[in-house]
Amino acid sequence: MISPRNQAPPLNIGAEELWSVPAGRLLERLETTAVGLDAGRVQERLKANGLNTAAAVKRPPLLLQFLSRFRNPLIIILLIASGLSAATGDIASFVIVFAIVTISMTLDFVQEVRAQNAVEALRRSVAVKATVRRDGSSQSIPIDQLVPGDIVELIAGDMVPADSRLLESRTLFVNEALLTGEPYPAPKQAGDTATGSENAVGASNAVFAGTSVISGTATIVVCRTGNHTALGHLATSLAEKPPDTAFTIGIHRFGMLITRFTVLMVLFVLVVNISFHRPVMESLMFALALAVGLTPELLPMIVTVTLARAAMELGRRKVIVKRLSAIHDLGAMTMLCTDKTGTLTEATIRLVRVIDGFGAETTPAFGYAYLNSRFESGMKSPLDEAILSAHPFDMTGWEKIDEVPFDFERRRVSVLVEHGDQRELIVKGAPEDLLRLSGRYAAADGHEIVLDDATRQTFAATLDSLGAEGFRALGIATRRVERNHATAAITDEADLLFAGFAVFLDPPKATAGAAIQAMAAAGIGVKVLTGDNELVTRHVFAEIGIPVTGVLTGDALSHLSDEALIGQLSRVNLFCRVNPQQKHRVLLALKRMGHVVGFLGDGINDAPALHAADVGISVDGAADVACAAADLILLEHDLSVVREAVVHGRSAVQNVSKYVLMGSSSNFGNMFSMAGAALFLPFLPMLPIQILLNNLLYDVSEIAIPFDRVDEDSIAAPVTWNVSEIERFMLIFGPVSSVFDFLTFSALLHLFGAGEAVFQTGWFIESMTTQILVVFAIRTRHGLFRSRPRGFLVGMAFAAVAVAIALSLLPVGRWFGFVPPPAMFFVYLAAATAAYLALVEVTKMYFYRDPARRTRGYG
Ligand SMILES: Nc1ncnc2c1ncn2[C@@H]1O[C@H](COP(=O)(O)OP(=O)(O)OP(=O)(O)O)[C@@H](O)[C@H]1O
Ligand SMILES: [Mg+2]
Repeated sequence: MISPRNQAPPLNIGAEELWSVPAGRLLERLETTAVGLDAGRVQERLKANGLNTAAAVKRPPLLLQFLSRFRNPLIIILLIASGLSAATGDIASFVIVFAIVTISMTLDFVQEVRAQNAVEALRRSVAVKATVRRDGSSQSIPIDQLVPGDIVELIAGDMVPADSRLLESRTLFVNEALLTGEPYPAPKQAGDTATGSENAVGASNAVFAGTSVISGTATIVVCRTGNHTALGHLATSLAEKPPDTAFTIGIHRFGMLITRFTVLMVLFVLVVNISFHRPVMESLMFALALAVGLTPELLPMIVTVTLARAAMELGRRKVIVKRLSAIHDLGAMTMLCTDKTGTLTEATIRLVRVIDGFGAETTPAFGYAYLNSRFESGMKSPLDEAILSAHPFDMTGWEKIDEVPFDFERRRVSVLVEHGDQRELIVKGAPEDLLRLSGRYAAADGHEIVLDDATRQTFAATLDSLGAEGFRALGIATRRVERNHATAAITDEADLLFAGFAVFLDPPKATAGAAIQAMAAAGIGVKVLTGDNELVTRHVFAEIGIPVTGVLTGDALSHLSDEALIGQLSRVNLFCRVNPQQKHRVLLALKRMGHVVGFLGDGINDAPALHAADVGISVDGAADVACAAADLILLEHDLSVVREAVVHGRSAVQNVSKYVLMGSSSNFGNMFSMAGAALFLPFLPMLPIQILLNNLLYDVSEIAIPFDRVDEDSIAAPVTWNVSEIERFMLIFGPVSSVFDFLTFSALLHLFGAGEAVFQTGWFIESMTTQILVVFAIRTRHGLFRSRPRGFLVGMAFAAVAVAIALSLLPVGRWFGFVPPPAMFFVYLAAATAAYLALVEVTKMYFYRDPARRTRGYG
């Protein structure tokens, strides 16, 4: 016999070992080197250590997922009860009950798993990737494929993929807010001894999964992956569950509503039957079948399939959905916050010229800007790219000594450089700040002149006129330092020598104005939150034809209390020079006002707001932190795509609401009449198996609901879930359905003189027909014939009705206790169905008489 090759044990590095052991020893322990692992070793470790994901997000195996459906207490009791009746000889009914239960579960399960798989495949296409050294080269792979021993390169904007030790680092700052709650960037540095390691993630020579790189670069060796990371521990201990959204809460409340009614009805039926001395077993089965009939068991499937379908369609429109339920939030979204670059502008930033404070072109300032952009180690901003691609610049002789990395509070970056025997600090950043920090300026002939108030004002005027013409600008300044000045610090950014302005053009997007107007027409307000200055942004607004209704700058914002901010929010649609925390704050304030808020952004500075938003939207190619925080990824940076996504979100919610309204009205009414009929009939109004069969066919007819068309006007405004509205619907349309049931009772008893079996068959047919066909009335708020359903829905509904009638007429029907009713019954059936639908139509007109109701959703 060949025994399987012994699987290597998982490679585990202790949490302490990670930072306390010298780096060389750690590499030995991990059996790796600076050039990385080879493919064979990676495979071995993937097998032993598993994927690099937190356990909570892993799905259990398919079979378990399937079996877990049977955990439903109703189903268990039903199966036990039918098992008992089998023991007393009624094997046929056990087989049928079992078959019906299994078929409907399988149907449901297959639909749902297929939908989930399709969505998962899309989601993987935007998985966050890491640059890893393997087999002697650098490759980009999804971070769940990382194993201990992998050597990974990090740059600003990257997510740290796993708990790792730093091998090399340059001016590295990371955001550890997720683990420590500390919002300010923490410095990190490669080294054998760690400082600040008193708390688990404090070690200065290690970085941890769930944190992100704010600035600088690093090379790391992965030590602990998946569950073993500090984040993994956190995730499992919090039993990670996505936060409840308005929609999930609504669904839950609907479930509770139905459960309450179900319990009441089952108890009622049991009490009545037992007090009439009917057989206990039969009464129990009857009550249970009723309960099964009432349960909206397809709801999870309908929800998943509508969402998945929307996600697939959005995928074709180049929008990738990472969190499925975000689609509902999109449907309910009332406010969208967005950044400027790429949304309002083309994001094809070009350096047009470099000028001095008086507006004359100057060359030295370009050289400084170029050096600063080249030496800067953070994530290159589009402004840097524009500078670097403007002209070539000869860098020979220039050397970088140190850097003060860019951050969104200071809005500038400094590099300390050396050329020959001179050292200088080159600062580049928000121009108004650089002017403020400068004490002198370089004249055209190279002389240094003191920046007096008058000149300062001239320079500021030059800057303003740039902004008014729509040019973006960065200020450039320098400062000569001593030769022994070895490190750069923020405090060095003072008393600067002003060199000039780098002037950029980022043309406004031609389609942006129309896109914002379309959003407004769809009931969604748009606010722009940018780190850029007011004049430039105002110019962009003017170009795209959108009025600025009010402006708040970051400075002004920092002086407002939360209440004062909320007071201003409805007026202000432009926020300028705001930092990441302020973007976050505005977002929270909007949420507090009751808005469902979306946030669209692509920068490191957008990540906090993306996290907090109801719908976080980012774009392909954005900083990893932004992508990781987002629920939706746009493959094309365009506002009009968001508008389309909103339409899909609203349609999805409306389709789910069709199912819910069906279940809570007609189906509910039928079960209700059944319970009532049990009161005065000498026999059961329908056999338990017949009720289950009824339920199965009804479910099948509803499979098409996620694919149905929705009325234009029902998705014209944000759609929110409203349980009290559903309750009202239930209390009006349920009885309407019962009226016809009782009509059918008396027709069957008196007109057709039906005995037990014929009565049950007749009623089965009538309730199936009305309950299924009413979907055409309930699916729209308009007249039945004014709104065209999708062919699939029509097909499924009529097929289900046909099967129900055929089953009761064909010989197989006898297994279910059916006996063909007289031919005249079908004439009655046609008339009653038509009358029922007509009555529902009239009731609908009454129900939706308030026009506001017609466009607002419940669902
Ligand atoms: N590479 C850089 N070097 C120096 N300063 C920079 C750099 N990138 C950005 N800044 C400064 O920081 C400010 C804010 O950055 P940025 O414009 O990216 O913010 P934002 O909120 O993402 O803007 P947007 O809404 O346009 O996306 C810029 O206006 C500029 O003054
Ligand atoms: Mg940005």
